[in-house]
Amino acid sequence: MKENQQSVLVESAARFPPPKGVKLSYGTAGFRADASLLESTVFRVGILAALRSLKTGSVTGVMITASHNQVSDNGVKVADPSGGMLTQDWEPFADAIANAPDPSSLLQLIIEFAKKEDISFEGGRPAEVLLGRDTRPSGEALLDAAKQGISSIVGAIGTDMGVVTTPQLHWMVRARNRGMEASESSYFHQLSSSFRCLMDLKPEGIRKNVDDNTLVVDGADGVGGKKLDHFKKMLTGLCIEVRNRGDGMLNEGVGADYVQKEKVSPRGFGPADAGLRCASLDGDADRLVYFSVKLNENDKIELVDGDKILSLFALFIKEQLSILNEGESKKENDSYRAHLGVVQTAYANGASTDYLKEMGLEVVLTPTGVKYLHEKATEFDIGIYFEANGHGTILFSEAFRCWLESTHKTLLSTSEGSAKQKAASRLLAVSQLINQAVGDALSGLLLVEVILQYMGWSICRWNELYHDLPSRQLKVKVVDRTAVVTANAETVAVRPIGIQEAINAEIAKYTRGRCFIRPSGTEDVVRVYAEATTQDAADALASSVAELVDQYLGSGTT
Ligand SMILES: CC(=O)N[C@H]1[C@@H](OP(=O)(O)O)O[C@H](CO)[C@@H](O)[C@@H]1O
Ligand SMILES: [Mg+2]
Repeated sequence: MKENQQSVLVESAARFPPPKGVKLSYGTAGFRADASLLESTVFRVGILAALRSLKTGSVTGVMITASHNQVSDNGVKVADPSGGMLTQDWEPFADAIANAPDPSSLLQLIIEFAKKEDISFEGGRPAEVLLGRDTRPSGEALLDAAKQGISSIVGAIGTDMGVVTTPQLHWMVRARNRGMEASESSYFHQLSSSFRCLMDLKPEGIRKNVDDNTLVVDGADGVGGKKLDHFKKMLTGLCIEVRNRGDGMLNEGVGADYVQKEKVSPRGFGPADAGLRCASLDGDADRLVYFSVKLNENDKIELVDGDKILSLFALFIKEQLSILNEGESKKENDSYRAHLGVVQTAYANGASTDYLKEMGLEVVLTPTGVKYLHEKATEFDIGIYFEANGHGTILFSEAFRCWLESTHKTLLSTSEGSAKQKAASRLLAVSQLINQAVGDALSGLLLVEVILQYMGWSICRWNELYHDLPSRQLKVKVVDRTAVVTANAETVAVRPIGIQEAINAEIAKYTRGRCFIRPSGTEDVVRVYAEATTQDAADALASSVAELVDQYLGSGTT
């Protein structure tokens, strides 16, 4: 880095002193904190995104959001050139620069890192970063800090994409790096045209129910509700009513996180909605859950969570693949046995895992956190991943997509209108509709809707795919949550020594008992998850294991 480049960086950094006595870390979801603490961090993340762009010679992204957190919080995360999350190797550098005490130590860290990573500040393609933010009032000032961070790397360009959902920003980064137009209108165009294509490919003679076309969506009073309200006009064959579009308080008694954790209806939904098909987005629209309000039971709901969305997707994809492969099994070369796999975490309801395995699917568990699920899903030709909380998507490998495109072309010329040709068209349309970069509530919602219409299913029929085992989640506050060390996708606690044996002894007392503990990555607690055949049993198992955590890790209050 030349001297003049260094002084530009130091001068800009001096405008963003870090808050005293605060240590931030780039967790599962980037940096998150009270918005008043974040300006210097966001400025520095702008630098990091520009460096990542220089290193890869591609466009990167910065998204300013705190998802389902309260409105006074905010956060920032980086989108890698693929549109996915920032590569995990760079997280320690993100932590280091966020916590550098002054401009000169920040500069030092950057110089050393650039040397190690062989990043050149001269000659090559200038860094380019796409920026987006959600609807939080603190977003505008933070976006400005990120822009200044980007332009403190001489020559780097920051392009403001405005108020967007997190998945839109990731989609745009991916699109730009594939030479496609990266705008909101191209995103909406791709989603609506692939949705239309799937709607046109519905089998004839499906049972029609007048209510089937209406979906009521809780927009969490955030960016997703706003976008969907605009986007719904481009969708034919589906009637969407959006509530909580941004007039009320973001994430207060609304949104996918609230609905999934509390299992109650969000603000603005009531007994009059009983029986309707409803969905809820989170604050930045990367999570989606469905629900229906129970008749005469106040705000109680039937929750249709991420596990059930995954099961519906898996069922549909598997069906299309078997249509495509019918009669092809003995032939060589012209048939491609797509490797379909599903990825869950230990929080997936045991009944969903059983259901998927009974379907003959390969089910893999990873640790909690979308980056782990996403990475695993890329190992399949078609990898479907979901967290129970509703974050997930379907990934198609490049090789499979190429095969699908050429097979589709051949089928169009040899047997247009055949079942096989339609199955190939449907799979191609799904790969266009469903976000390939990250979980996306808007694209996920459209795929759910089209599959329900394809199957001729109501939300109740969908919910009957399997019955969730009763479960309970508890949080235990302990002195040091990092004293819990887990293995086997967090299903076994290897530290503190002896605790797993004690947990096993508790589990053995219950029919179909399952229980695990892990330190949260986003809160200062140890989480306990328990499942059993009755709610009382799941509750009892969870609380006895919470007591064990307290005993082994000390001084906790739940
Ligand atoms: C049990 C649970 O829902 N955990 C959530 C939560 O992580 P924890 O590490 O459990 O705090 O936040 C993550 C980020 O949003 C999300 O990926 C994850 O699923
Ligand atoms: Mg979110």
